Amino acid sequence: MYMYRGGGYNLPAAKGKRRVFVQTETGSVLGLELDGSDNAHTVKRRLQLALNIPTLQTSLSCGDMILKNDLSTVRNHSPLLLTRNCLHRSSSSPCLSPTPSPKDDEESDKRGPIEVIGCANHFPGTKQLVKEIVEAMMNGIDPVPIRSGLGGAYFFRGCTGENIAIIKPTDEEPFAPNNPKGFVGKALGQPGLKRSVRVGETGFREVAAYLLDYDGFANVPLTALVKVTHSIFNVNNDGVSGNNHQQKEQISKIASFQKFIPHDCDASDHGTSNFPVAAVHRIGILDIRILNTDRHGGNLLVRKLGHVERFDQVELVPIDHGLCLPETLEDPYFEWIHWPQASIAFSEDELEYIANLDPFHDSDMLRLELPMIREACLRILILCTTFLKAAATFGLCLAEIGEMMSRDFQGRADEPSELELICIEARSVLPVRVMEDLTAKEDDEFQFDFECDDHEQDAARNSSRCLEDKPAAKNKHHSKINGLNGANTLFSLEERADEGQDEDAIAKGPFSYGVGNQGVKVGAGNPPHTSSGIRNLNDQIPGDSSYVTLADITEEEWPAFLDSFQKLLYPAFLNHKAERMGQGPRQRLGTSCKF
Ligand SMILES: Nc1ncnc2c1ncn2[C@@H]1O[C@H](COP(=O)(O)OP(=O)(O)OP(=O)(O)O)[C@@H](O)[C@H]1O
Repeated sequence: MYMYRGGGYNLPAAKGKRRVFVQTETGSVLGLELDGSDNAHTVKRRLQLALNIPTLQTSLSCGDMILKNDLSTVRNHSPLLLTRNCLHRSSSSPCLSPTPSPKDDEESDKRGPIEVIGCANHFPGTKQLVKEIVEAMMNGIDPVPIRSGLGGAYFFRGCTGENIAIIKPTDEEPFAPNNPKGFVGKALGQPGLKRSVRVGETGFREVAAYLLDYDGFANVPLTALVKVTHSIFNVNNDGVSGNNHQQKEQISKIASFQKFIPHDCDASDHGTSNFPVAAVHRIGILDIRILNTDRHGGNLLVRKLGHVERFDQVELVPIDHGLCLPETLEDPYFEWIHWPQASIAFSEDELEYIANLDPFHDSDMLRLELPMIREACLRILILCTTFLKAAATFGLCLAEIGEMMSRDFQGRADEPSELELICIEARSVLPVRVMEDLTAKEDDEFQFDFECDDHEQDAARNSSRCLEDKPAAKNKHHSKINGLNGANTLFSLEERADEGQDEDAIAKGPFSYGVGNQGVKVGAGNPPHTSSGIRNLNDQIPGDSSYVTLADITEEEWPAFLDSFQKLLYPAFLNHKAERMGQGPRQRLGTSCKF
């Protein structure tokens, strides 16, 4: 049995002294010690003192869970998010101050500049890396902002100036309030660049990929979540990028921290024919488990190890897992699907690794290590791992499994993948539930809403009609299609942001229906592990970019759904094989195959 890096995974009791990290909607972070007497009110009061921000009409949440007042369920090292409750809030003009200056000495956080969030023992080697970086910073060696990419990212260096780690603050992601590259417009927690991944939630996904990569099987570099304080970080004041570095103002952020791996290039700059079959398979296995929607060539680093005869020996290093584990079943993007290595059968070792995967163990482990992870993401993990295990046992190769999960293999980009069709079928056996009163939901004080005047609402309605008019929407499997699923399609972000606003306005009801519901109105489920019993249900990711939403399947229905899903797999594999044999080699899309 392959073990994850942590150890046992019984959820520990969350009483007594705990350290939590409270992040405001605009990115400011404060580490706080909680004791048994603390409640949401006292935490907000301390935040107000420390960060000089108004906390009236705000709520605290941790992933899916909104913390009404009782904090006894909040576990040590949980990141909490403080958001405004306002019915009409504008994401572009946040009212929580983005440039906090600690007011009260008692409340200001005096920990070191880089603090691992979570149990440091589960991230072996992090302490040493942090030590080297801190030493370098004390010697005046500052981090370097990375120009490439859409989000804010920084190389933190060692004493000789060598890169040690790449740090990506969660509030500098694309669309996030403090993005340094002009791609702003949303608050933390709103649907992001990929709508099934919320703004500010890519960092913990990077850590999830590392933790799931048991025994370093796929070679994911050491990745942890940290609270990091430095003057290099970006803060946008009233939409203007601020350079606090010159003013030497120290800013604390929650960020992903990944070990820097020296490399020669990435897979988009290198012929793929000498990539080792095992490396491609191992990365593919990980991508399938986590439904990676962003495995393009730039996210595979290539290290040259030397030559054998005239051929380079290379090692592949998968990076940038921020867009894995989406909240709804998405169209993945697997660059390797075009590579011949993916059509070679799995080796005995690989089959053994797959057979030993236990998706329920995996999700328990992630729930323990990453308290903010949403149940919808864990359901995706369970579903995809189950699919992988059955497909490998059946004898499918990596490329075939990837094809069955991808939407556009036959050039019909707007049709569900074979995996999605199986899920649609599996959902159809669930008993029909009657939708709860939507109006009551809309009145809920935690309405997840945008400031949207009448004009914008009209535009949204028109836009909704246009979407329904799309020919693809007439397909029996389509109820809503937003056309934003191209996993690797880079839209102009301004355009994308506008679209997002309209779509969010359309989808502002608490639930939207993936095609899996086939037009049937489905009530809200109460997924498991809701310690306060109050979940951020109104805040569900709109399902309009997805045919299958899993979050609204109740805890009681979930086993029945999985059971039916599993029963459908064998016929689906047979069907896939038969189709493949009838058609000859499948059409391969993309441009990265450099042979
Ligand atoms: N662990 C690592 N070791 C070495 N270089 C890295 C590592 N992670 C990322 N990089 C490099 O840093 C740069 C930015 O990284 P990355 O692509 O992860 O950031 P991003 O902001 O998420 O980018 P994008 O918007 O393209 O997804 C890339 O050039 C990448 O090659």
